[in-house]
Amino acid sequence: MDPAEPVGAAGAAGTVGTVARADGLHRQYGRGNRAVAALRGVSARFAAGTFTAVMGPSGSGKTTLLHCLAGMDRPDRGTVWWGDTEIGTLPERRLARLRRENVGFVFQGFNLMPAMTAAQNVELPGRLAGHRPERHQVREALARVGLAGCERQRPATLSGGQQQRVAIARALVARPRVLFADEPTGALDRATGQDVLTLLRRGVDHDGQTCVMVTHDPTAAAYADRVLLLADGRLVDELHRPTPDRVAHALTLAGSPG
Ligand SMILES: Nc1ncnc2c1ncn2[C@@H]1O[C@H](COP(=O)(O)OP(=O)(O)OP(=O)(O)O)[C@@H](O)[C@H]1O
Repeated sequence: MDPAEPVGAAGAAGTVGTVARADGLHRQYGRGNRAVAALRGVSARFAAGTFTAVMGPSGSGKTTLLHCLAGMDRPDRGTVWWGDTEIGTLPERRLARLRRENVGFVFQGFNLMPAMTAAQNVELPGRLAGHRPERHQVREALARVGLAGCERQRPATLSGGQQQRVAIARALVARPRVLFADEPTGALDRATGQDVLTLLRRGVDHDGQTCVMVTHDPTAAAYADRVLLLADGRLVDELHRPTPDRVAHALTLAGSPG
């Protein structure tokens, strides 16, 4: 398949409906007696239009898994598939192009450019890649996250929750197949965090968005359809239709939440 095309929902080996897939991922940082095994054989599938939370104690490999799945880091062993494309075989430039069209990423710290307006922040990744989104697409992306009319505001004039919404609009403007979010509510107060989670949930329910989110918070994880629980670089549990209590209990079994 031409890697410039958006990936389909049909994965390899008959995994219809699978948008992203990890098979036997290993990732080690450092060498010798300083080596840290961040991932030790993690496999997982992410179906189209589903919301997955990734949880586990501090250092269990959550961010490493997200980065490998998003094509921002390469595993030492194992494969990552976006639809029927195995991304490990792609040269960096083609991977960057495919990533731009298929993957959105939201960070805990928003990562907005302070000197730019909300609209300029939303269009920045596309502009840098030579695919500046149309003005109406930027307006629509901001409207989808409840920020219609805020196009010309700079981050410092927006609340933390509004800044994270701008970051989500930036991640979604290119209509990616998968939205990855690494502790998107970690810097927000509870009520504002719940607004952001509701927004992510709505994207899944109404737009068929696929969302994969790292979180430490059992209440946040309960917005997802399932929870993947990592411990020491391994997938140790999977909860479907999680509730905060069940998640908290599973976390206790996996080690202290971190
Ligand atoms: N760039 C790096 N260089 C060296 N070690 C790293 C690097 N990135 C991660 N690690 C190590 O790999 C392990 C897994 O890290 P990772 O950030 O994936 O865990 P995490 O579950 O997301 O942790 P946290 O909840 O604290 O963010 C940790 O021991 C971490 O110190």
